[in-house]
Amino acid sequence: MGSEAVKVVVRCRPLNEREKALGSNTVLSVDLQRCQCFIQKPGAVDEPPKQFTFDGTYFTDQTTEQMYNEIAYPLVEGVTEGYNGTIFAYGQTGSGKSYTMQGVSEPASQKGVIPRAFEHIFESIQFLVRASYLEIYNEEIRDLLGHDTKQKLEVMAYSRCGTD
Ligand SMILES: Nc1ncnc2c1ncn2[C@@H]1O[C@H](COP(=O)(O)OP(=O)(O)OP(=O)(O)O)[C@@H](O)[C@H]1O
Repeated sequence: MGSEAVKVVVRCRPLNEREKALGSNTVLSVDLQRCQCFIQKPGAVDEPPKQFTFDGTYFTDQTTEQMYNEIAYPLVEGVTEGYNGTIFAYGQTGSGKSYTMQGVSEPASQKGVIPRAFEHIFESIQFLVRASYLEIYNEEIRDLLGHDTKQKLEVMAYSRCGTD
């Protein structure tokens, strides 16, 4: 993986029960070595698949543990050394953002990025940590650690001028 400040990786989730019951086919394939994804248009066997290249690719059998070790671990290590870092999950509804970020407790290999990052940070530091957990959905912001996670937050602009 390169040394760019921003890295984009893609994770493909397996078909869910509903999709299987509908007889859906997987149209996406992945070249893990070249970090490429191929999307085949259903029914258009003569058309070449659309091809996309990322900094990392994770297919249905890859675990969050593997993603964490390859992507998040170096970033969180940087945080413990005083650098800022952001992990941003982006995707349509039901694509697997929460599964990757929050995860499930069983199997342990699918524990999410957030609990892994907390364990990682608290193993290596001894000072006060301030954290926030926000959802941006349809241009509305919600505080997922607040008492009412449905309440929309106001976006405030702040500006200040003066001589002090
Ligand atoms: N890598 C995966 N392996 C197995 N199941 C997965 C995987 N990713 C997601 N799923 C399953 O797919 C479903 C949708 O995932 P999830 O809730 O994480 O989507 P989401 O992107 O957070 O959706 P929303 O934007 O609606 O909150 C869940 O049932 C989840 O368990």
